[in-house]
Amino acid sequence: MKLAMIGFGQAGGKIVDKFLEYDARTGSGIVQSAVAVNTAEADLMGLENIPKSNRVLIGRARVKGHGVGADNELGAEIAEEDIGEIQGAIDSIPVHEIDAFLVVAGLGGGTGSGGSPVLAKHLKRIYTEPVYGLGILPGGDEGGIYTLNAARSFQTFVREVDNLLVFDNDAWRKTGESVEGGYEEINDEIVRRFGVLFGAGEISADDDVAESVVDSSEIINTLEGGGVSTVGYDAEAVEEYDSGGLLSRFKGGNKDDMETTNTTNRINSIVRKAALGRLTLPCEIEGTERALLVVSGPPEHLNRKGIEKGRGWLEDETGSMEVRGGDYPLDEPSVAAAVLLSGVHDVPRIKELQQVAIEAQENIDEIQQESEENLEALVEDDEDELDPLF
Ligand SMILES: Nc1nc2c(ncn2[C@@H]2O[C@H](COP(=O)(O)OP(=O)(O)OP(=O)(O)O)[C@@H](O)[C@H]2O)c(=O)[nH]1
Repeated sequence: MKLAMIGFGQAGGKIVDKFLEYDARTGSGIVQSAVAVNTAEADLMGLENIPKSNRVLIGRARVKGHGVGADNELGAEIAEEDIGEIQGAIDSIPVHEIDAFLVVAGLGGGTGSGGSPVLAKHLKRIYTEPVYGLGILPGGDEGGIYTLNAARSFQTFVREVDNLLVFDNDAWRKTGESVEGGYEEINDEIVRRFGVLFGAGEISADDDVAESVVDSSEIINTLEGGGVSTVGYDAEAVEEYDSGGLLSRFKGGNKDDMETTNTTNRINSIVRKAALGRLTLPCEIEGTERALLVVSGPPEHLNRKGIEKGRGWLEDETGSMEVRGGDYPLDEPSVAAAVLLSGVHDVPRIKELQQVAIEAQENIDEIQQESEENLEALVEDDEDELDPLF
């Protein structure tokens, strides 16, 4: 499906930048337009792929291009004050060509955490297209203010968007490594998982030999109804057949039973590993309201039977009667399954965040001081000239 992606804050901008790189590499065509919004000038300048004309610096009068130092109330205020500047960049998006908006933000900081719910609300008021959020939860070692920001922003963001897709940095940090150390890998993982999902909706029925194509309306229907979503993924390397070799045998319709059984079993086991392995937001999959299964890979390694079996298994495991599925032919030497679980309820990390928020509320003075110190350090140098670009 075609998305207008808006990266809010540093993490949001970097992830949207990576989606553009993924699009260029795989030809998936999911990013129709990309915009970055930030209060920190340096973060905007560090982006590589988002066009300069689509990078919006907000809050100039308040923080002079230095960021909001994890103060998400300030982030929200600035977003409200400068919504006109953000809209100026959104005006350049050909909205009739997109299927949905995707607002991407780290929920632990100040700018994206405070600003993304404000932007989502604004977009929903103006446009009829669905507005989805992709929210990144902070690592547990990042400090109280990050957790508190995430807890507050999460509640507001999930209310303002049509569906909140979540990635939890804390679940993806390697043992002994701080989250920062692993951002490159983490961002690759984010883009791979969501890229396969959204990319599936871009294949048209006459493209290649997709047996049961996922179209964008199936993604939209899975996300409809709101709530929180998580994505599972697993892949297995397979041999690609060249056109003069085995593939020609298959194309002749002589695919033997043995091969069909292997293909079906492989898909079935990849689907199980995807759903039961590490999710972007770990949770109990039982009780999921809706799900979508996308199986990608070389066409000769995909079959309807495998996908149907995987879908049936997902129905049993989740208890959901609304499990959609399809294939996504890709010219890659692996078969992969991406499982979108939409409307999940039993999420330990969210319960933990809510608890931490309650406790943090009790220590609010200390946390506010931490935030004020951060901000002071950032605006100390406020005599600097802003880059003429902004
Ligand atoms: N996955 C991922 N998370 C990131 C990345 N950069 C920052 N984060 C997370 O995002 C949160 C901080 O948000 P940022 O986006 O850096 O902050 P911001 O929205 O720019 O706000 P301020 O810096 O406070 O103005 C933290 O919880 C980080 O763990 C990244 O490249 N990838």
